[in-house]
Amino acid sequence: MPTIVDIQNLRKSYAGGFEALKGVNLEIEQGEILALLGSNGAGKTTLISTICGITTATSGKVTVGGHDIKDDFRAARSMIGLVPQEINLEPFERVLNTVRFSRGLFGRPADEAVLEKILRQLSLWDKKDSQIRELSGGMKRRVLIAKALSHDPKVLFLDEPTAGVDVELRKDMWEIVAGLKASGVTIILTTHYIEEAEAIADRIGVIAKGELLLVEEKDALMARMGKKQLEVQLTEPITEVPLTLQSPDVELSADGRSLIYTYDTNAERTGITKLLSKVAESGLVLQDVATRQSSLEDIFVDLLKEDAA
Ligand SMILES: Nc1ncnc2c1ncn2[C@@H]1O[C@H](COP(=O)(O)OP(=O)(O)OP(=O)(O)O)[C@@H](O)[C@H]1O
Repeated sequence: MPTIVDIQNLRKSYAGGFEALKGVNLEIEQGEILALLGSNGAGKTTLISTICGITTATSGKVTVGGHDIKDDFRAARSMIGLVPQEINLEPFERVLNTVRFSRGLFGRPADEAVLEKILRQLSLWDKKDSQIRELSGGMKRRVLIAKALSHDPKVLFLDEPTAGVDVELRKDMWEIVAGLKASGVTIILTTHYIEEAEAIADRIGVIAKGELLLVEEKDALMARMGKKQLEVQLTEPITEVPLTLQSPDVELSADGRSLIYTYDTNAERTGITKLLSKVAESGLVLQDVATRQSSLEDIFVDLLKEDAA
């Protein structure tokens, strides 16, 4: 897929010298859903704000659809829709008017058919005459998305779209995002929620302290860094791992009742058969076995640990 947003060596220092972005390089592909994962203060909002022209970069270069965000700001910005983290809507305004007004701000000609299409896509059409204050929190978030889509952008940035939202609404939002992708919009979302990235992203970028630690296809990332563990539960506790079983991959649980074997999911041989026959040879009696796979959360925590080391 061609690149739609190209970010090269982007740096941002705030007044006072704090460096919030330390040379970020990122190519966002047309049509993908990219999740930027990072803790509080990692630099996610700064990155989005800089691309959208709300914050000025200290150095580096960003193009959107080939338009430089500095030299060709209007053209670049017209390709972008931004859904901010905070709900900043006029409480007494009506839904349709709010979205119509946003379209006008971008200098786009009035087009009621476009507005209707957007509101229907977000299941807001029956609320078009409601005042914003009459809407639930989830609906207000949808209005923010409708506003961001009002000028027909090709790239949509969603800054923490489900922060503080309950599980059901979060799943609604995931469906909306999938629908937007299907309609051809490229989506970049920031999130603290690992399960959100796991659920909807094509690629995942991890940001920590102003640096992009990695960007990778979600499936490849999980396969590359994912480990599997086999827990061999014993009928009788033991105090140490028998000599024939000793290896860096085998650990004894704290209660001495299980051997935990960590293996690579991608390896040609997992080593499980060998391990189980050694367990039997050692005279240990097996009660049960269980496997578990590391989640994106484990991968994320490991990455941040590596970065801090
Ligand atoms: N206007 C500003 N002036 C000075 N420092 C700022 C400003 N805006 C953000 N920062 C600092 O830059 C760093 C990155 O902030 P940013 O809001 O980009 O993080 P974030 O990853 O979006 O965090 P969160 O998940 O909490 O929204 C933080 O340390 C923050 O305090």
